[in-house]
Amino acid sequence: MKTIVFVGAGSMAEAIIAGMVKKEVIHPEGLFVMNKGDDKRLYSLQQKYGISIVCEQRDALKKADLVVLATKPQDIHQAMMDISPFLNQTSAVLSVIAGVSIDTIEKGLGARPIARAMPNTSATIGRSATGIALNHAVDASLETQLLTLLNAIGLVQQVDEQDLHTVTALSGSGPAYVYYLVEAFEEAAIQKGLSPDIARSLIIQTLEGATAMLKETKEEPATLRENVTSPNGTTAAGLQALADGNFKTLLAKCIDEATERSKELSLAACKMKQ
Ligand SMILES: NC(=O)C1=CN([C@@H]2O[C@H](COP(=O)(O)OP(=O)(O)OC[C@H]3O[C@@H](n4cnc5c(N)ncnc54)[C@H](OP(=O)(O)O)[C@@H]3O)[C@@H](O)[C@H]2O)C=CC1
Ligand SMILES: O=C(O)[C@@H]1CCC=N1
Repeated sequence: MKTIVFVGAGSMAEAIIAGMVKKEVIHPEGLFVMNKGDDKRLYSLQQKYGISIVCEQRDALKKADLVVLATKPQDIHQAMMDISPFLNQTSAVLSVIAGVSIDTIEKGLGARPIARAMPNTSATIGRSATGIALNHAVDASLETQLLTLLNAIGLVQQVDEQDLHTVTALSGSGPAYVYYLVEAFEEAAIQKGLSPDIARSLIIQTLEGATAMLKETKEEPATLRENVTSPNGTTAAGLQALADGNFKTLLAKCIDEATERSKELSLAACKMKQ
């Protein structure tokens, strides 16, 4: 892939650009960005990554091998109307927009190879957990190229498009749940008298250690949990409090509500175009 155009130059576009440039999966000269009106932002991305700005090289859209859609869902129809007259018939599309279906993109940009991905903000440091769904026009060669591009920002799992709602709820939004958990543990520890610095460093290391244990030992989470839990000990007391507060039910509701919201966004985006 020689030319990739980002339509939308916000935080998610930057995270992906940063990953691609760092992993050298494409030469920065082949990366182009455009947005709605924030010129300062475009110049700052140009400076930082050595990439180019679409309006300075008008034919970028025409020669794009891949167009990455990275606007907010409510802006996608306008963005598709803006770019479609300039798009080459053969350009593939990769959308990272929550809740905008492949069908909606096909209607806006015509039949072409389209992939929908749901990364998360850990893409910024190359550690996204990304789900991707492809339409039938994506051939094996393009599939490999797309997976290579997205591997530059972390782990990629291919799913059916309908499952992207759950992926969005689970790993797209997931970092926010983890940060919320950290906030809650920190507040509780500080209330008990720990200094904020010590509380934060202990929590971060605990999360890092626990996730590394899951990865490296390949043990079931339940086994690892049981290993921590001494009979009648402190962990058992803490876990009991979580069970009494219906922790699992609450997390199931969290995923359920986020999944439903993804479906609502999808429907709203689909209606917007009619
Ligand atoms: N943040 C997250 O954790 C995740 C976000 N996503 C998805 O990524 C997408 C982008 O999110 P994020 O980067 O946070 O959003 P931002 O608001 O940071 O960026 C949106 C970008 O879209 C641009 N834009 C708006 N309208 C147009 C247009 N007509 N043509 C070209 N560009 C346009 C904006 O330009 P301007 O600034 O000039 O208005 C801006 O550069 C969202 O759809 C979100 O669902 C996916 C996974 C995770
Ligand atoms: O909150 C949102 O809608 C987006 C999608 C996943 C993460 N952020």
